[in-house]
Amino acid sequence: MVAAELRDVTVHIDTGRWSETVLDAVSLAVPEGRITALIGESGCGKSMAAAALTGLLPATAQRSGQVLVDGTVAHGRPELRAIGYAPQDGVTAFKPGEAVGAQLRDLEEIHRHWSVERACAAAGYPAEVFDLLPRQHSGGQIQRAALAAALLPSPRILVADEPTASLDAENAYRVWKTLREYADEGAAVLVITQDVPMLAATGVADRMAVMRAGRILVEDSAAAVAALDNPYVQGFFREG
Ligand SMILES: Nc1ncnc2c1ncn2[C@@H]1O[C@H](COP(=O)(O)OP(=O)(O)OP(=O)(O)O)[C@@H](O)[C@H]1O
Repeated sequence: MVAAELRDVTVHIDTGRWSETVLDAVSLAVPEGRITALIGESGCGKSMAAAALTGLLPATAQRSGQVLVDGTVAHGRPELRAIGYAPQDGVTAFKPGEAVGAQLRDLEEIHRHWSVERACAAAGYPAEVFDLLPRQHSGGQIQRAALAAALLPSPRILVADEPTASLDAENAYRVWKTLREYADEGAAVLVITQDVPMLAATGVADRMAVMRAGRILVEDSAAAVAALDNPYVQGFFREG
């Protein structure tokens, strides 16, 4: 069953100094028990698609089309708050002036689903840096902390924006394994990623959606996308 969905979503951003259509009639389904990988060139709108799905579009954005959760139209952030979200810049997942470990403990207390220990082990976030402020973390450490924070409430729908971008191969593998296990438990997982050769080699993603210039070019099983005779798509499957 499709847990979350963008249906014909167009997002136009007008900052006053410039304006741009960042999503152009995007339809994207995120089914239960599956990992859907969203791929595409830099700036094509992947993070905007995640923002539309989680109700976190910039204030300057105008959106048309629909966001659906379990087939019901959601009208904004309050209805989409239950979707777990690990942002591309992990620092933004935390308050700046408080140690990350303490903030994770607060989430554990509020939600009472996963323990901090379980979430940190799943994300590979090391306990040694618990007492540091968000900005005192390395890029890879705060990215893993943000994933731990997103997992703590045990959301049925999880959106992770480039969760392995700053990680070495071993930690990246651990994160992919965690996401696979999480989807196997029934969650609907959407992952924005550049790790396409790794996904192809391990078969960890079930589905892929490819974006270009604000549009979805193709959305299909990972195997079908990998087999597409399209130079833009094939470019993502080659080792950089
Ligand atoms: N807060 C914002 N306000 C206005 N425009 C934005 C904002 N964030 C992103 N954009 C614009 O929206 C477009 C899509 O950006 P987006 O971040 O979704 O790309 P992306 O595919 O995730 O790129 P990357 O792989 O580099 O992270 C870009 O043209 C970008 O300049």
